[in-house]
Amino acid sequence: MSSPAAGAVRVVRADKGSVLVVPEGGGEAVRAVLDRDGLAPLDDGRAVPTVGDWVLVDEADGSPHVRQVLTRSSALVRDSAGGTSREQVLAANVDIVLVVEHLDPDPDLGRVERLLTLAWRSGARPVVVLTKADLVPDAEAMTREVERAAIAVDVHPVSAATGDGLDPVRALLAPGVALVVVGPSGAGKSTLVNALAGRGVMATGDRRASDGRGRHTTTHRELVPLHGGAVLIDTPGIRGIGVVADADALDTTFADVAELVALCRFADCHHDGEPGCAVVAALESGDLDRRRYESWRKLVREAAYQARRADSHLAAQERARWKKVTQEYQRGMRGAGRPWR
Ligand SMILES: Nc1nc2c(ncn2[C@@H]2O[C@H](COP(=O)(O)OP(=O)(O)OP(=O)(O)O)[C@@H](O)[C@H]2O)c(=O)[nH]1
Ligand SMILES: [Zn+2]
Repeated sequence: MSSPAAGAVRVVRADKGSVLVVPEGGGEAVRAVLDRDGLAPLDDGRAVPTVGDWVLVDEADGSPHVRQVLTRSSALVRDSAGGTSREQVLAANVDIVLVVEHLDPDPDLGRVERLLTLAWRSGARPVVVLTKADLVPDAEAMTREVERAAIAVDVHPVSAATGDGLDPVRALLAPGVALVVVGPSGAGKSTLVNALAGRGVMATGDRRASDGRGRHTTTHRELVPLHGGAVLIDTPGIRGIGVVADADALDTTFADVAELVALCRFADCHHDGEPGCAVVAALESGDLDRRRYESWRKLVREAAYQARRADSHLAAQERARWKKVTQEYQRGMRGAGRPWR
């Protein structure tokens, strides 16, 4: 995505208290500081600027300062496991989430569904890439199976070893497009990106094993230009991101199941033996496979749990806020009473 406003610069790296920004189309990176609280204005609140953000910077006091974060077109979030309800935004303004899964060993369809949900929730477009096609006898049949679990999503079998299948993936990397790559360790994410970029952008398993020093690109979040004008947003947090389920995103990932749910006789059907349950009927007829159903159930439970947890955090924050307001009010009353004492 190109800059949403004149003069906006893009965050290529986010650190505590400051960010590294570059102008659209490249140029020298400049470090810009944040307000003292580490935040900057975003829409009607304040936020931690993250990799991929477009920001306005001014130099009113001599050094570059982030004045505004521009409205995000998409945001990849991770639920913070800690004691706050604030979700951590790992990357902003991502156009494409490449969900990378290996064909050998067998692809894990549940994991693909999980990562698709994450992608749909972000607002970016998911694309599935199935790696190591050279290692299996029938990549086409396996691809069709994954396609059934990836409704409305393009699925590309590729081999970085032979170069087969890379062209349609390369075609996604139009100038200005920002992508992130997610998938399990060893799926071939780095190998894929390097094959697409035409150079060693990410250290692969092979290189890690040989130099033993680990991957240099994973120590911080950064936005890396690729061959052809696209940019890769690479952050260690994104590669192994935990799931962030969300009811709407689940309805998109599991559009087939959502359609069935809408047909159940009872609006609050638990698909648990109630009469007129379209989900159970589809399971019995074989229209819905058991694996996909279980995968959906699991993610729905996680989404409900996350929503409840976020609610309880919000409630706690609200109580704390009211306590403060009440204390201030009482202090104010004491102050107001003073002249008469
Ligand atoms: N045969 C074959 N091997 C591949 C292919 N893609 C990746 N590999 C190999 O799979 C191994 C893992 O690849 P990486 O690119 O390091 O995997 P990764 O997903 O980046 O792994 P992490 O960095 O641990 O997240 C390496 O030994 C690659 O050479 C492929 O298309 N075909
Ligand atoms: Zn039902």
